[in-house]
Amino acid sequence: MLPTINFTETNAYKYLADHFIAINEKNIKQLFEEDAERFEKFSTIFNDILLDYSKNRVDDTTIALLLQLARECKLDEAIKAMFAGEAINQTEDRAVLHTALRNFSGKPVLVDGKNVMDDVHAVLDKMETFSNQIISGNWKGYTGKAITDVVNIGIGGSDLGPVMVTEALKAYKNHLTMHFVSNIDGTHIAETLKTVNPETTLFLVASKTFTTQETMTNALTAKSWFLDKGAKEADVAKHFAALSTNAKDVAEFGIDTENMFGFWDWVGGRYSLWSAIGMPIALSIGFDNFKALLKGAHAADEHFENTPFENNIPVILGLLGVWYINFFDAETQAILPYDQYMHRFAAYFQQGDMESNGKHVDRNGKEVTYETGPVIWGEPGTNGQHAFYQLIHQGTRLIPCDFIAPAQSLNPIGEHHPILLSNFFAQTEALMNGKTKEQVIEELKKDGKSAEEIEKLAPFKTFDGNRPTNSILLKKVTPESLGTLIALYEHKIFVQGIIWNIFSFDQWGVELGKQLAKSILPELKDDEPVHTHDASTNGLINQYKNWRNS
Ligand SMILES: O=P(O)(O)OC[C@H]1O[C@@](O)(CO)[C@@H](O)[C@@H]1O
Repeated sequence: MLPTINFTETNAYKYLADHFIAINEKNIKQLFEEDAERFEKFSTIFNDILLDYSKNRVDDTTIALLLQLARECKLDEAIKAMFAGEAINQTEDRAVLHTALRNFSGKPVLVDGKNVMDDVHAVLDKMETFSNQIISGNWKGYTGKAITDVVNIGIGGSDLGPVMVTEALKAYKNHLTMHFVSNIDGTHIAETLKTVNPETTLFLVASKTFTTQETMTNALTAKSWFLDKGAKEADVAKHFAALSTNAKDVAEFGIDTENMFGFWDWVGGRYSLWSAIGMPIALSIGFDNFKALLKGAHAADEHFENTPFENNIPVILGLLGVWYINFFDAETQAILPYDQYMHRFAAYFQQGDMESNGKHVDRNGKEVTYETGPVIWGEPGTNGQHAFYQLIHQGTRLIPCDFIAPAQSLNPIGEHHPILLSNFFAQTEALMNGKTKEQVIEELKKDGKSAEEIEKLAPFKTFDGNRPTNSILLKKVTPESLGTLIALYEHKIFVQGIIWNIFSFDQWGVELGKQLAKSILPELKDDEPVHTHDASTNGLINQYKNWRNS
C-alpha cells in the first residue's frame, strides 16, 4: 500500500511556506549574481541529457526543503512499492509495471507471485518476428503483395504514444507509410481510407480493453471497407492485427488471435507505448530501434530507482512542479520542444500527466485541500514564440516552462540549427532577466524617440523577467535518448502523485462522459424532439435534429 501523508501537514511544507516569502525577495538574476557556482550546482547530465534547472526560483534552502518534503512523504517507499509490483493502483487493485516492459536487468518481476518477464519477452519476440516479416516484405496480403501502409486504429494511450514516438523518430523510419486513426469523427477514417490500397494495407486495432467505442467503430468501418473492396472474410487475417489485453473480444471481432499481441492490466493505457501498443513504432523504425527506445527507458528506470533524490532527475522535476503549483499557484506547465519532430511531445504528456494527476480525491478518499495536477500544454519552438510567448513573457500568470532541444540536428541544413538553438538559449535567458525600464528608456533614446514617446512606450516594453524555466539539452534525439526522456517525465508524474497523496494510475474521470454519450446516442436515431435532459442539452440536440437533414 502507498503511504497516505498529507504533504501540507509535514514540517517541510511549513518551512517551505516561510521560505517562499524569503525567496520572493530575490529574483533569479540576483541568485546567479550571488552564487558563481549556481549552474554547476543546479544542473546534471544523465545518458547524454543535460538538465539545467538553475533558472528556477530556488536556492540551496529551497532544494533542501523540497527534498525533505519528498522524504517526509515517504517517496522512497512508494518508488520501491511500484518497482516491486505492489498493487499501488489501489482503486483497480492492479500493479503499475510499465517498467517491466523495458526491464533489461535480468531480474524477475513478480505479479501475484508469477514472474511476468517470461510473458513480456514472449510478446517482444512475437513483435520482432511480425515486424520483420512486414518490413522485409515477406508478409503478403490477400493478392500476394507486400504491405506498404500501416493504419493504427486506437485512441488515447493506444494512439498518442505511437504517434508521438513515430513522429519524433521519423528520421529513423523505413519505407512503410504510417497512418493513425483515433477520432470517431468519420472524417478521420474516411480521409485515411482514401489514401491506402486494401491489398497492401495492414490495420492494427489498438485497444487495451477492446471495448472503446471510437476504436471499435473505426475498426468495424475499416473491416467493412476492406471487404467491400473485394477481400474475403478469410483475408482479414492477412490485414488485421490486434494490440490488446482482451483475447475474447479480439476473436469475436474476427481477428486471428495468432495476430494478437497481448499485454496486461498492470500496464496503464497512458503508459503502454512500451508494450504491444508500440507495434506501430516497431513497424515504423524497425524492432532494433524499438528495443533501443526500451533500453533508454530502462536506463531512466534504474536512475529513478537507485539515484539519491538530490541527483534524481524525476524527483527534481517533480518537486519543482510542486513548488510552483502549490506555493506560486501556477496552474499550467508548458513543454516546449525545440525540435519539429517532437511536435506531439506535449500532447502525449497532456494525457500522461493530466489523466494521471487530474484528481481531486486523496488516497484516503477525502477531497484534497490543495492543487494537484497542472494543465499541460505546449508547441514546438520556434513556432510557439510567434503564438503565445507574449503571455509567457508579459502576462499576469507564472508559467513554468520546460525547454527541450537536441545539440545535434537530424537535418543539418545551412544555419537552421544554430538559429533554432540561439532561440532556445535566448528565450530562457530573456524569461529570467527580463528588461528593466531603464534599459528600455536607453534603447528608445538610441532610437531617437522623444521624451514623450519614451514616457508613453516604456511601460509596455518592460519585461519583469524572473520567470522560471528548465532547460533540457539532449546530445541528439535517438531511440535511446527519447526513451530515457519519456521515462524521466513518466516518473516525474509519479513523484508528484505521491506528494499530492492521490492515485495516479486510474482514470475514473473519463467514464461519466462516455456513459452519458451512450444514453444520448439512441435519442439521435429519430427526428423526435427530446425532453429528457436539461434545457441546454435538449436545445442543442433538437437544433441538431432540425439542421442535420435541412
Ligand atoms: O486502449 P483502450 O482500452 O481502447 O483505451 C483508450 C483510452 O481510453 C481511456 O480514456 C480510458 O478509457 C484512456 O485511459 C485510454 O488510453
